[in-house]
Amino acid sequence: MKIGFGSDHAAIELKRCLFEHMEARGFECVDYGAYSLDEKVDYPIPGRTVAEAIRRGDIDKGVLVCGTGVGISLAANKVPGIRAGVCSEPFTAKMIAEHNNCQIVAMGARVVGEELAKMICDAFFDAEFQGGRHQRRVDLISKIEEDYGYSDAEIK
Ligand SMILES: O=C[C@H](O)[C@H](O)[C@H](O)COP(=O)(O)O
Repeated sequence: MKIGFGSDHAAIELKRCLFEHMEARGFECVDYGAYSLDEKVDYPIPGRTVAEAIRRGDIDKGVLVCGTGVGISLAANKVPGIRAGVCSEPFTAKMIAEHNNCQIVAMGARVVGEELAKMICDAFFDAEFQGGRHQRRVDLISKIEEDYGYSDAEIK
């Protein structure tokens, strides 16, 4: 399992913490930025970058963090085939993997502390999609992209 990490300026430290945590757990981890506390990075940029890396198959899953987790997940969810869910506790993190087949867990560095964020990460990456009735619902999400004609759009 290869995991990509992305953040804006508000969440660089949380990204680093989660990167180190998952690396220590034995996952292959890739940091897609932001890298410096001195630069402001607009959250759609890392959100899109990590989502497109998943769409291309460069990585399997992603962790995205910004101030709230919302902006960066909104950007990731615009990439066809990508499902990102914002979590502030482990139960939702487990469910977005088991029920929604999300490839990305998003969190807010201004919402959750480091220890809780690590628990959220663990809950997400320790869970597996359950398929069955959930597959039908995920397929209906994909159908929205198909009906609007962008499900097979090339990465620009
Ligand atoms: O959803 C957006 C995120 O929470 C951003 O991290 C936030 O809007 C950044 O705010 P600021 O530019 O005030 O650091």
